[in-house]
Amino acid sequence: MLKLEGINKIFNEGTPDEKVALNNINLHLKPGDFVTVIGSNGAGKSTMMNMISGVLKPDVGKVWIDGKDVTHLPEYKRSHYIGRVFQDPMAGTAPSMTIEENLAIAYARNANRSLRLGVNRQRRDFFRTSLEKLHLNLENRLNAKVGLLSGGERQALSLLMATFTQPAILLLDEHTAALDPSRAELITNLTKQLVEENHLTTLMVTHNMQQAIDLGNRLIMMDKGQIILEVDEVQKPNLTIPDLMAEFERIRGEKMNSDRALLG
Ligand SMILES: Nc1ncnc2c1ncn2[C@@H]1O[C@H](COP(=O)(O)OP(=O)(O)OP(=O)(O)O)[C@@H](O)[C@H]1O
Repeated sequence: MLKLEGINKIFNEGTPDEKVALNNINLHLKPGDFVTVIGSNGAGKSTMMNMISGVLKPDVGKVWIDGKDVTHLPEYKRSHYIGRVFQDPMAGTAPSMTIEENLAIAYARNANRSLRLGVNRQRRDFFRTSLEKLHLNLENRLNAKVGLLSGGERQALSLLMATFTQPAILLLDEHTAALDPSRAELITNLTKQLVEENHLTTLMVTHNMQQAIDLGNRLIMMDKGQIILEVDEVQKPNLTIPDLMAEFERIRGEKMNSDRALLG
């Protein structure tokens, strides 16, 4: 479903600012896998997500989605395969448009149709039914401008827009990190529900180790541009935060230094 093969990425190569962001990344997600990604600051998590979505191209290596080599496919063409939710609730939606118009754009884009803002009755019913799943009463506010919604409501809408057309891959990039604890919990629960309902193959970056343990069937830990630990679906149900800290120490020979992760 998703395969990263020998991916390398160096920024500013050959200059004093040279930075190896990804160093021989290999990762294979089977259909329905939900992989959580943890790692210290600068480990390469966002670079890996950008490589999958087509924002960045690898220096070496290949990206496969649904059996197709998409390494050189530009971001706008890959968006048919990919749903993505960012940390910033303002990033995934258009504030000056209504809820219905935002949903129509996401629907048209991911369903590979021309961008049409017109909303026929059947589609409106589909939007209403989809919004009902959020339990935020947004189905009765189809004509409200998205800029008027709270951060949590916007993030729930972004999540719905990224999932309701059943993309091949769902990318979640610290998508609960900017929300207060109760809203973060709401979005975490919705994530679980929407991923399960739509059987989505998902990659989720989080700094919250407990969230990384609670969600998904597999977990990877990154450090300095490498995947240093993979926890499979047999091991993951018994995984604890102390296990992850101990594994990091065993592999790297030093203590994990990530206050954000621990606090999360
Ligand atoms: N466009 C860029 N130009 C130069 N260096 C970059 C660029 N993007 C990322 N880097 C560097 O590459 C490394 C990996 O960055 P990346 O953002 O992928 O890490 P991350 O794991 O997402 O970190 P964080 O958890 O802090 O967001 C970092 O050292 C970063 O400074």
